[in-house]
Amino acid sequence: MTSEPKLCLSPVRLAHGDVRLPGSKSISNRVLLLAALAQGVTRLDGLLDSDDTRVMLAALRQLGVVVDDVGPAQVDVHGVGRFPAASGELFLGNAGTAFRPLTAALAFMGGDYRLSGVPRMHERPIGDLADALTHAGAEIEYLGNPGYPPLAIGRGRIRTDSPIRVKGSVSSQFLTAILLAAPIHTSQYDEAITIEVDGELISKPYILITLNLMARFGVHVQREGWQRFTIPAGAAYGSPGSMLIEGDASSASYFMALGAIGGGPVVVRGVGSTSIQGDIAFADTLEAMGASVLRRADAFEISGMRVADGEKLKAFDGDFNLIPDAAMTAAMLALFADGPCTLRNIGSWRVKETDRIHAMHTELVKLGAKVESGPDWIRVYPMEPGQWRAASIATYDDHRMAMCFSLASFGPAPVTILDPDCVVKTFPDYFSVFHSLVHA
Ligand SMILES: O=C(O)C1=C[C@@H](OP(=O)(O)O)[C@@H](O)[C@H](O)C1
Ligand SMILES: C=C(OP(=O)(O)O)C(=O)O
Repeated sequence: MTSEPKLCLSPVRLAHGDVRLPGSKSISNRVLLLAALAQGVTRLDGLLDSDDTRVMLAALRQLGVVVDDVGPAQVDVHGVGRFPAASGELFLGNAGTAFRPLTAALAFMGGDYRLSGVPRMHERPIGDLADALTHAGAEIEYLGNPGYPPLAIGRGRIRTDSPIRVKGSVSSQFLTAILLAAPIHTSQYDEAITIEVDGELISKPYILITLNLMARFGVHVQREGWQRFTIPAGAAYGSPGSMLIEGDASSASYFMALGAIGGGPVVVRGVGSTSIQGDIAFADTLEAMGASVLRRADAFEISGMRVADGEKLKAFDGDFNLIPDAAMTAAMLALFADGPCTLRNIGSWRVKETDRIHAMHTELVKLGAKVESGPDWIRVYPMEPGQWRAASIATYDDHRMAMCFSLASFGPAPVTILDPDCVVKTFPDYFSVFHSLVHA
């Protein structure tokens, strides 16, 4: 019998060093799709190589897009406009940034497609996106539970006589998906497409990533606040020739946090003040907690407390809706704060790789922490040295659970991360980079 893989982390005191980040997941998967839909060849540099991008690449190749591997983190995507394959069965793992945009793109094209993922993907809602597309004329059938993948996509025809209305309260990826797909229609018919957001929109900075990247591929979306988005008639994607993909700002948050609790300085390269990723706002959280942050165009340098020597960060109580991924890192920092820390408006945690409010609550308690949580919030109390217990942390096949809990090694007790390889979703080398920065 083989035992479950695990990684034992001994207590550490210091963190310093310099890291180059892997490419942004959010940008990598968007530009792979944009380059596939564009006229011309696009060279992508700095592409993330992880589970989420591998399923996107495999799907695009299955759909008939030629993608040449040119070098490390470098590909040439031969744009096709419309996918050559009129049918296909696509497996999209647990990648929201592949599943949602491809659902919309294939619904706009029409064909005979089946999309599935890992069991957890089949528990992650997609009903608001499927409803929006179906009302607009697409043909989408649920193959399992209504409102959830797997899906079959048929030969509907999108109508543009009225706006496409989409709800954005469960995931911003539904709006992103329709935005990215709309030029499939506008490039072919002399019709504009208007998308209206029905009710609340969460995770707004991810929409700005979408609009920014669409513009780089030649499609300029007109928008009225967060309510109405219009893709002009005739709008079509064209290759920008080449594109350098920024480092991943959510992945940066773990190392920036290390600088804040292990003295620092920690320099993260590949993402900085000019980034288009909302998660760079995590630097503001660190500053509010008392860390010092140096911002350069494409790097952050963080120095902070030595929490293992008893220094403390300042507690916070804030709304983390704009940075739902980096928010998990902030929740871990609460263990080293001078008072309880509350993260509010994070209901989307419930429908991500796992129910992250439940998972964070359960596993923080194993460390010895006092935690409170509700439908869309969590409060974590700081720990005194005597409170820490040696713990085995379950990671729920959630890369961010594994990466976050590595920060617990700044407590005085050993921490074991179960199934550490789940980091492969966005950051296969996470633990070797982590080890290069921390010292006893
Ligand atoms: O569009 C994107 O690239 C993402 C949007 C966010 O999801 P929600 O909009 O579902 O919060 C984020 O959590 C996810 O990791 C990536
Ligand atoms: C929520 C996440 O992923 P996805 O893109 O699959 O939604 C995440 O990476 O934290």
